[in-house]
Amino acid sequence: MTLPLSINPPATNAQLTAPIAIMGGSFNPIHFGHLRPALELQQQLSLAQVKLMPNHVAPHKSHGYSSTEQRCDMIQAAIAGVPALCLDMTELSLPQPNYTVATLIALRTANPNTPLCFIIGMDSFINLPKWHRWLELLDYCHLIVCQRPGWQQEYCTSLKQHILPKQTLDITQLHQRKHGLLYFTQVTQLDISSSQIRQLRQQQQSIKYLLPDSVVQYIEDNQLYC
Ligand SMILES: Nc1ncnc2c1ncn2[C@@H]1O[C@H](COP(=O)(O)OP(=O)(O)OP(=O)(O)O)[C@@H](O)[C@H]1O
Ligand SMILES: O=C(O)c1ccc[n+]([C@@H]2O[C@H](COP(=O)([O-])O)[C@@H](O)[C@H]2O)c1
Repeated sequence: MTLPLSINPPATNAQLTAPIAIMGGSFNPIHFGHLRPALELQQQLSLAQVKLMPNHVAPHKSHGYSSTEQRCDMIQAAIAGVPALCLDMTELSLPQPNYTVATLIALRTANPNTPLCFIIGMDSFINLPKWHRWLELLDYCHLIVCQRPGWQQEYCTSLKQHILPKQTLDITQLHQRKHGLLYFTQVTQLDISSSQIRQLRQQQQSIKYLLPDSVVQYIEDNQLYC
């Protein structure tokens, strides 16, 4: 009898479809610091699409800012006519409180043969060990880490021990495996944050050139963040 070379051979490129990437966030509001890295990554990594996935924001954190519907409206306004990016409501459809690991399990169930990439900024990556069941994240996705101005790579012992050894420099690996790798990217660094935009609005300062004009218009029309 001929035994198979491997009980669970790695899937080949031919069996897998192009990776789907997810950028999760509050997007309160969405800005160029989200959009430009998302678009650059879609192109650099030949991703099928980058899904901008708003999360549930606890009422005490969003009070006086914007509703879930308004955050989604702003994402849609920002990505109109850009097929590389889309709005994905998977996380909002899951019961609260929700954690990224549960979102990834739902996405993996819906996409059994597709590599999944979860995109996070360096600020989120540094805090990863505080996330719910963080050690399981790489069982469902690759982690793609974007540089973010003001956030340097500092690794706590648990990141060094558990996640850093999974680092790859090889983009093709992200297409050949469904999950399990860590990849650091070089993207245009834009020192923009949603909190800066909210603060400018509260101070009656202009927010132009920090986010798409369509979103600026939406914020003004709906009197958000002031
Ligand atoms: N300017 C940026 N450069 C790179 N990554 C970013 C940038 N802004 C946000 N991100 C990343 O996008 C994801 C979603 O971020 P989020 O929606 O919380 O925006 P934020 O600007 O950090 O918001 P806030 O200022 O309210 O905390 C996170 O992984 C975050 O690290
Ligand atoms: O799962 C967790 O414990 C967890 C903790 C903090 C943040 N996240 C996710 O990280 C993404 C960015 O979060 P934020 O707070 O920077 O908008 C977003 O998708 C969050 O749901 C997830």
